[in-house]
Amino acid sequence: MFAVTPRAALNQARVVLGGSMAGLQRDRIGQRPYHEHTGDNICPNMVRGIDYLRDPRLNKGMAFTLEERQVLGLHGLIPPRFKTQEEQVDLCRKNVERYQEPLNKFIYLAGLQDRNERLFYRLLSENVEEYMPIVYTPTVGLACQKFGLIFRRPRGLFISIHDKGHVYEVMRNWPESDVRAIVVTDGERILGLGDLGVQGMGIPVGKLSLYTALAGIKPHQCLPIVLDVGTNRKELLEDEFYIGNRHERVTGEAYDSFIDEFMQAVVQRYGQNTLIQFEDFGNHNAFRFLEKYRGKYCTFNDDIQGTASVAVAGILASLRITKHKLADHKFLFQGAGEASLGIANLIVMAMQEEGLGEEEARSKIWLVDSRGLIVKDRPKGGITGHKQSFAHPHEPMDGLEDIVRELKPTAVIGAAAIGGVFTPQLLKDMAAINERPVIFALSNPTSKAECTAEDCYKYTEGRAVFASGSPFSPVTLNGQTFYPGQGNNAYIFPGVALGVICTGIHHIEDSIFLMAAKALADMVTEENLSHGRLYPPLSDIRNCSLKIAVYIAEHAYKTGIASVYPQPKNIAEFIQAQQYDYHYGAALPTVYSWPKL
Ligand SMILES: NC(=O)C1=CN([C@@H]2O[C@H](COP(=O)(O)OP(=O)(O)OC[C@H]3O[C@@H](n4cnc5c(N)ncnc54)[C@H](OP(=O)(O)O)[C@@H]3O)[C@@H](O)[C@H]2O)C=CC1
Ligand SMILES: CC(=O)C(=O)O
Ligand SMILES: [Mg+2]
Repeated sequence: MFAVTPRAALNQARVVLGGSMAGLQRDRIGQRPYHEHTGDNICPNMVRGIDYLRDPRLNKGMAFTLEERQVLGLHGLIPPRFKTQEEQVDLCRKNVERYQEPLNKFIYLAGLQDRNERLFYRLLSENVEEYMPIVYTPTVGLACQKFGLIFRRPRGLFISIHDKGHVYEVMRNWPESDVRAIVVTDGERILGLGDLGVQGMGIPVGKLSLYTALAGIKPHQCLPIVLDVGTNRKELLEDEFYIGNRHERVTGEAYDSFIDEFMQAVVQRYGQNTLIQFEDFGNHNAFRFLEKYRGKYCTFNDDIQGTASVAVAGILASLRITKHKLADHKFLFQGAGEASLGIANLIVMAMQEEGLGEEEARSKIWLVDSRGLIVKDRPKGGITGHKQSFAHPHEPMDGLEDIVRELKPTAVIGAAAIGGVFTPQLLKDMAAINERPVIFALSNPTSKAECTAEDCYKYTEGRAVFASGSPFSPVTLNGQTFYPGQGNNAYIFPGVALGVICTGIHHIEDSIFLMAAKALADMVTEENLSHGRLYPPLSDIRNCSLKIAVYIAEHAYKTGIASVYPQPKNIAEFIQAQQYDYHYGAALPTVYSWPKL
């Protein structure tokens, strides 16, 4: 079996590869060859032997066949056993299970991503429910907090404020030439954990892993970026393991012009259609950047718009349980920041589509911020920007429990990162006011959730219609089991990004997020609802992303906002043809060095 001579291997390779360098293409500017499936820029005479094991995009570990081992010069570099990808996935699962601590599981999976990309994505994509909580919320929050300690191999670009004037040159160092999507943060509001500075990098990395795992956007087309402008967190500045700039945040004109330069550098390097997802910026920057850039770049803010979409999807689905119309609701938000205002404004848009006037729609929405209930002429002030249009005439009030008793909302939505603020009393009151109270605890990570799923069902006698930003396990109460849905923008941003990238939409309007919300709500089955789920199960989230992308693409061609032409005959097939395939079979390394004779 092992008597394959180099000459025989060469001949076999010719048969395997159809006698040509199958799979090789030229990149956009016709310069460097790249692999048609993996998208890697590869110079054939430079990739050899051990490189196939060292490059996570090419590596298949023990799944390299005998022929491949012979032809690629790998023979003897891996143990003699041959494994299937399925066997490898199984081994990975067993390895993850060996770790008790979620952070150690995170480190293992990050190592796998660095070692064998297709295996990582197969494991994640086919086991979303199990592994999303590790690469994403809640564990990614912990990973960001410990980032300096666990940092092993860089992933993505770290652009410092001190690179100002040279941002394009830094971007040129990124080795991929076909980037279509960037997730960028400046680390100021990482989940509900506040300012983590450069350590916020874990978020763009995690979000982009979901681009691939949940929507099939190819890994080489995704670029995570952190903009390091410093941190105002004293403990980090004093932390021996902190790996960012050791100074306070640069603000004002210097900061703004740095962000401007970054946006321009993206377009210069990767073109106008590059999707730029803003993630976990501080509130004071998030809204103004969205307004500033949305008409000029292909961009959206996930915390404002993606969150709005997933929450509205949950609300639309909940109407089938509560038997309400949207206009029957009175919403109370705990928080009046990016998430809450994004959701509130999209609810207004949805109500307007139902025929309500804008003022009437706004009158059904109340918000609470750090200074209490937002009311007209509030003595404590602080009612700026988007909050103003939700400031209704009322006595000023503090204390969420009292506000609930006073306003008698049909739905409470938490997004202020104050863990446990939906107290047992508040939950009981909501259940006393409503037959089916709608209760969304959207803050992340789990420690910041406004209430646990268990408390929510317990104190509402199982009548609550519940969703949470981070996952909770099923809850059994009086013999009935509830499966809480995860109201997280992960149901939205991968699908939106896929639709936008495939059709070349230049600017992403709010209506796209309402469309995504409706598409998602439509996918919730009666069976899902009967289990208490407001979203399809996570095991089905890849289908959700595809469906959202198809809706968006259809809309883009109908309204003329697509720029990829000719219009495909079958949009779903057109999108699917562009998706990543993590099976080895689809990406047999066809670029090799000839064995020495
Ligand atoms: N499930 C999901 O998909 C998502 C969840 N989130 C989560 O939502 C939370 C908030 O995010 P985001 O909106 O972007 O953050 P912001 O910083 O933009 O907003 C936070 C809001 O909370 C308010 N707040 C702070 N303290 C209190 C308090 N004691 N009582 C009432 N309100 C208070 C702030 O008030 P003030 O305006 O006065 O400062 C502000 O309005 C985070 O935990 C985040 O992880 C965010 C995006 C998506
Ligand atoms: C989910 C998310 O985007 C956040 O919590 O910030
Ligand atoms: Mg976020």
